[in-house]
Amino acid sequence: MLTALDLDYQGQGVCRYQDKVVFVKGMLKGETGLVRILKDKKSYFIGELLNLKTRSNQRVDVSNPDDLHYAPLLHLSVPAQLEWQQKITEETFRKIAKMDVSIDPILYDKRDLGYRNKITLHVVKTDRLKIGVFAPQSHRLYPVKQMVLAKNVIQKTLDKLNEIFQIIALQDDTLKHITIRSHQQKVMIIFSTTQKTWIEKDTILAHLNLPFITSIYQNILETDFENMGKDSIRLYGEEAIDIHFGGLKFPVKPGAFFQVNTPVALKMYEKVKTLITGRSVIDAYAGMASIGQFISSAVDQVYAIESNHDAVESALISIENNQINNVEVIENDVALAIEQYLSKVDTIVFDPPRSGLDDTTKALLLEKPVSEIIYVSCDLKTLVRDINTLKTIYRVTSVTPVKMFFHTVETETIVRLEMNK
Ligand SMILES: C[S@@+](CC[C@H](N)C(=O)[O-])C[C@H]1O[C@@H](n2cnc3c(N)ncnc32)[C@H](O)[C@@H]1O
Repeated sequence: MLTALDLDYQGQGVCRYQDKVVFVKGMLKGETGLVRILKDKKSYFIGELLNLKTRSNQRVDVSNPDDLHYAPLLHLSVPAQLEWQQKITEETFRKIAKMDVSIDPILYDKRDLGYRNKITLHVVKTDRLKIGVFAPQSHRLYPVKQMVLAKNVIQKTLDKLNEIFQIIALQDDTLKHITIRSHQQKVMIIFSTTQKTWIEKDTILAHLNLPFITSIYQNILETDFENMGKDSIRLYGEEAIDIHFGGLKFPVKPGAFFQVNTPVALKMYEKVKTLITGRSVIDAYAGMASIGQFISSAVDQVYAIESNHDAVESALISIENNQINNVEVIENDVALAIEQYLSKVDTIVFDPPRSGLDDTTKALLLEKPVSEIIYVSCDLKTLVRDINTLKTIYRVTSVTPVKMFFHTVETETIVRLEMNK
């Protein structure tokens, strides 16, 4: 019988047994339960909860335990999820960056379910086609019939796809992933396939007769590791799905990044806008230059750097449609393009993927410092790793956690750094 002393950054209960830590999925802080040791690693055990003896008052009942495969904190109450993120943000700064920074109150939206405007599911061919999510670090597919985090139109599309896949016999395993995006009552579906020739295409299309599907694409994968390749072929409907956001309009193409939870993203952008003190800004990892466009009315000039071609095309169209004339878009890798703009700006907004900032960019920020950096991060570990490198020249002036994805362990954080005088 073990007791969970804490909840770690992956949402696992942290127990102790024989002087080693035991990580137990599904166990909450303060709970006692019967645990079986599954793996004995060098410095820790991995355990499996067999039977819960005492239950935390932060635990909530999960009506469909399968939902925990993609929403691993569904069993933790919403207020406790906010507290947990606030606490691991503070701990990560203190333990890894050795910084005692005060953490601002977390930004969030009241809607904790039905908030995602985009989901990607994986496809596995067995006797019938199955759509679902993979278990972490594995290729075991958990079929998903219901996605409680997604918008209602996405759920309706998923119901239809599951229905179609019950009746279509599969010829091969060309189809690998399905991405569904939505805005209000419109839906775009993107089928990612390993090659252009895809036998089931016409049959699937013929069955997808829902009035709210406005656009269907086939995307061609280049490697086994990606969910979306560079090239997409339009099979049906409109070229993009128009997303209205913060008084602006963005035509979102299949491969372009766009914020998945727009009410929270809006709060995040507003925070970024209030933090910026400079007049000239680089929006690095810009996507559709959405941050750049959002802040454009408060600054003189924005240079938006983005490497994804779909995103750059959408950015250019939206800047024109939104009648913004002080945002320049640069289609390039941040590491290659940023140096040229450094001397022109006071502020850089970084919003990188999980991998964080690359070494070249960090070296440049140390060699040619800017007055201010606003770092929007979707991974606490790489954020703090980067701050550790930058802290010789920059000091952290504010840290704001953002609850972008309720019921998951993903953490979004906004940090403002200022060059030491
Ligand atoms: C987390 S998204 C942020 C997008 C945008 N700031 C927003 O709020 O919608 C990261 C973006 O960085 C882009 N990206 C990834 N690696 C890049 C690189 N090395 N250089 C430039 N852009 C990159 C991705 O295509 C994606 O659009």
